[in-house]
Amino acid sequence: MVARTIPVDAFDLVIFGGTGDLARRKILPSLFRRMRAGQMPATARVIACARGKMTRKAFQQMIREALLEFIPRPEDRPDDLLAQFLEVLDFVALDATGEAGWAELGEKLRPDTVRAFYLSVGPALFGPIAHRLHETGLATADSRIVVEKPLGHDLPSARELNRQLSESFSEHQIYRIDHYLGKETVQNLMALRFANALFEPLWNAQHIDHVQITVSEKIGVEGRGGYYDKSGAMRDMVQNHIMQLLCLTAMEPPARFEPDAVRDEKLKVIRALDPVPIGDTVRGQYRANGTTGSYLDHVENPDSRTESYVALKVQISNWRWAGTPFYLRTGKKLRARLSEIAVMFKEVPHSIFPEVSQRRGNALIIRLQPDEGITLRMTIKDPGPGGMRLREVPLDMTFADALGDMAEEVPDAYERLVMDVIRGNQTLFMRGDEVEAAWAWTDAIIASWEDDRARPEPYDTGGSGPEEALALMHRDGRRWREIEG
Ligand SMILES: NC(=O)C1=CN([C@@H]2O[C@H](COP(=O)(O)OP(=O)(O)OC[C@H]3O[C@@H](n4cnc5c(N)ncnc54)[C@H](OP(=O)(O)O)[C@@H]3O)[C@@H](O)[C@H]2O)C=CC1
Ligand SMILES: O=C1O[C@H](COP(=O)(O)O)[C@@H](O)[C@H](O)[C@H]1O
Repeated sequence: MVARTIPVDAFDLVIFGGTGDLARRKILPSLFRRMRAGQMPATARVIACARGKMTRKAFQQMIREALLEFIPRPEDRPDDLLAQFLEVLDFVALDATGEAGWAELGEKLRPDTVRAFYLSVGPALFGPIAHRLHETGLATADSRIVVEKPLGHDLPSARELNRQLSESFSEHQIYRIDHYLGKETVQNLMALRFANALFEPLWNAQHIDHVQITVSEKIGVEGRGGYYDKSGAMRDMVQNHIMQLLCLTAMEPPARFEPDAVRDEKLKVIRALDPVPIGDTVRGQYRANGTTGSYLDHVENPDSRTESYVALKVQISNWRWAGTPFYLRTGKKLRARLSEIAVMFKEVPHSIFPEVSQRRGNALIIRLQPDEGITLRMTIKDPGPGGMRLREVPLDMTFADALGDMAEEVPDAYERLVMDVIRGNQTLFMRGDEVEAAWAWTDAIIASWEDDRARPEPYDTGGSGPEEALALMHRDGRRWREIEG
């Protein structure tokens, strides 16, 4: 990847839970890549905290192994750079809820240096750590605190978390990560909409028949059954990631590309979402087939009714979108890993080619992963002298092809997000009121299921989800796009 990045000044990044999975798999490899891109200075310091006692050297060795595992190609991690990166790492044995380690951490932090505290620990520790950072004076007025999902389990718990954080930090210091906002193509959605004059005049209910947002996963819940069974697809994916995709697709153009301008517009979308009637929701749970186990094999409760798939028909009550439904779906153990936003345009108002009965309108497909790119489905004349026959063709642009060398490696979402924390740019982070509004809408849907006590519909692993989800579209005379790998 050609580095077109602005280096940041020295900073102290403290990672509470710095020996955990998130830190080893995502945060630290992302920092390494930023150093490789010339963005992270060798004067930066990363201090990991966890209860388990280890020396700085042992921690450096742990992260060395993590980098070898998660950045597998040796050419991507030259030895000299690896050594330089390990030098910025430090470790403090600290108990977030006890006394051990806090004084030592304080001694390691430098005055007049940007401080960021990344809470890569369970959510029960968010409030206590924030309080402690404030009480000990380790958090200065321009320090940042970073938290990540789960940001509550429902509206009351999200409110309580916001209350706890706001006791010790101002909103401008709180960085709530939704890693989907750090994905290149998700940011590209804003570029596509707001840097091209082409789409905006058509981006409304007058021209758009409906929008499909799909986040399909091939993996199941596997080792995460304990967490996932209390969550389900609605809390795990829809309340946060899919909500963000919906907001970026549906929001009004913000006046500026600035944190509150963007977040105000996203919030307006969430507040304009209609409650979803239970008949416009579908829940599914994957079942075993010959070779793979079922959802129930991975969770404790043999009678679990938690959904591993959800599909919704969503209406947005505002001038732009009234009458244009957004169909959302996400699920595990489906045919392929595919995330995309499909904007399906209406057909031409009058066809001068009446012999063609199966014509569909144009479609703009924004592929988020894999093979990031954009496709515009157009109708053209079939080549040759055989008369005026029409066919659909894709105007296809994968970013890898269009950008050549610059797209060699799509940066991981955490690379962008961690650096934005250091830069103090909150545009790609969720504001507290946004999270609460998303929970308020999600809670009502979950409550309607709980009243109904319906079992999720079983679906086959490796397929495209439950039959009922197909029916959700069919009854409106529409159909889902194929989930293709
Ligand atoms: N893993 C992932 O991909 C993702 C994780 N998350 C969230 O990030 C958070 C961390 O997840 P993950 O890394 O997977 O969890 P892990 O269980 O792998 O790691 C937890 C870390 O927290 C430390 N820790 C636990 N209790 C304390 C304490 N009292 N004081 C100081 N350190 C403590 C642990 O070390 P020790 O036991 O030695 O103290 C360990 O370093 C969770 O909230 C999770 O939901 C969010 C998105 C993705
Ligand atoms: O937050 C989560 O996201 C992942 C999917 O993320 P992606 O970047 O691989 O698309 C999902 O598997 C997980 O259940 C969820 O907690």
